[in-house]
Amino acid sequence: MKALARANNIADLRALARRRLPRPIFDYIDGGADDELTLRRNSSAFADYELIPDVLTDVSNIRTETRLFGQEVRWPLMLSPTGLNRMFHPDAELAVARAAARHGLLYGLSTLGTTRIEELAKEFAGPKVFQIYVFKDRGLTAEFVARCKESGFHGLALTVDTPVAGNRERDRVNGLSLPPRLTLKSFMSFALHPGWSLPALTGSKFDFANVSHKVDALASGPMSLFDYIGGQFDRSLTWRDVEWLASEWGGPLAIKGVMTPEDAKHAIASGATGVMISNHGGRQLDSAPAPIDQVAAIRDVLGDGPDVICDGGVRRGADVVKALALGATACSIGRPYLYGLAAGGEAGVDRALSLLLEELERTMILAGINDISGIRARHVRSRGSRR
Ligand SMILES: Cc1cc2nc3c(=O)[nH]c(=O)nc-3n(C[C@H](O)[C@H](O)[C@H](O)COP(=O)(O)O)c2cc1C
Ligand SMILES: CCCCC(=O)C(=O)O
Repeated sequence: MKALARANNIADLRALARRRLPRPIFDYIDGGADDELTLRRNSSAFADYELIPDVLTDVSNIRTETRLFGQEVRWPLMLSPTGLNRMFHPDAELAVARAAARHGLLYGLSTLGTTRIEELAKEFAGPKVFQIYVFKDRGLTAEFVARCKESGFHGLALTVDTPVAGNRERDRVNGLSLPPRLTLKSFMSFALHPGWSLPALTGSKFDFANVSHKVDALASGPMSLFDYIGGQFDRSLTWRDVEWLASEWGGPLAIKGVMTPEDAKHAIASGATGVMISNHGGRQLDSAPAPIDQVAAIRDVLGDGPDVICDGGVRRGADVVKALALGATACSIGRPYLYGLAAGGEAGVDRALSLLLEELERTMILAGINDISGIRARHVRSRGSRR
């Protein structure tokens, strides 16, 4: 697609997604909680760090491989789990995973994805983790663990920042429901985007493929995400459950949504092998700090071993170099690849990933860093501490 080739950055892909999707769907991807303070801060916080380059270091060969969730990956960038991908493009999670495979990246499948664990594993041989939301029906969690083992998933990520859905006011205003339905209000928006609306409203069946055999809350008709989460998610979750999950699974496990050094220590003490520093892309607790600002303190208490993944606000390859210089093992992205998916399916995801990885490589070359493992704290400086 010509338009994809003309997209020069993630912001361009966002603009394409905005044009292609009906407003309620675009807003669901793009929006955050309450006043969207955290949503904006997640990205703007990166601008508070400067990159300090070395020169004359022979940057003719750049090594970007690293290990994540115990797996070899080509780049220190993973794809965060996101739900409901079929709502954005009929090729859904498989389109995303195929593009991730082409770039040698680690892929995260969500509990609320629209593709089954087994189907994803059949199509995607690369490194993959399954993200767990714990439902009140605890049998589902044990079942996820068994299915992931059987399907050869390499890791799990337990999301802990979503005891209730955040207050996404754009979704309330738009009357977003699952599945999306035609209402008087949404009619114009759907009618103006037939390329999206016809397949989505008539064609592919939409459901939470990994849970609907046990929880069929949507069977009686469309409902809001707020009501679904409120009715189904288990708010009584504690660190004891992390211990249980770690021993039941026995493999790499990250706690997603950790924001403080204390909780990061707790995660490792409870059996996790890593943390995803995340505020859910600004979609849950508004006013939570930006993940990038928590990286150094969390790495400091955890030492060298555990995976520390900086999740949220990454929109440029340079952001990844900053996070690694502060101590992260890798960064993770959600919206950047979803904008690509909405803009052009697998080719759109591919474009998003290519742009970010080219930027990352170019940044390394310009900063005189020829190996990911050679990124040091001295390569980054907080603007507040400029000497
Ligand atoms: C549309 C959308 C759906 C998401 N669904 C999930 C989900 O099902 N499970 C989860 O743990 N996080 C989910 N997230 C959060 C992402 O995993 C990730 O933390 C966030 O997108 C990172 O911020 P970024 O979008 O700025 O990269 C979702 C995010 C978006 C934008
Ligand atoms: C409220 C959580 C449901 C899916 C999700 O994780 C998201 O939309 O961010």
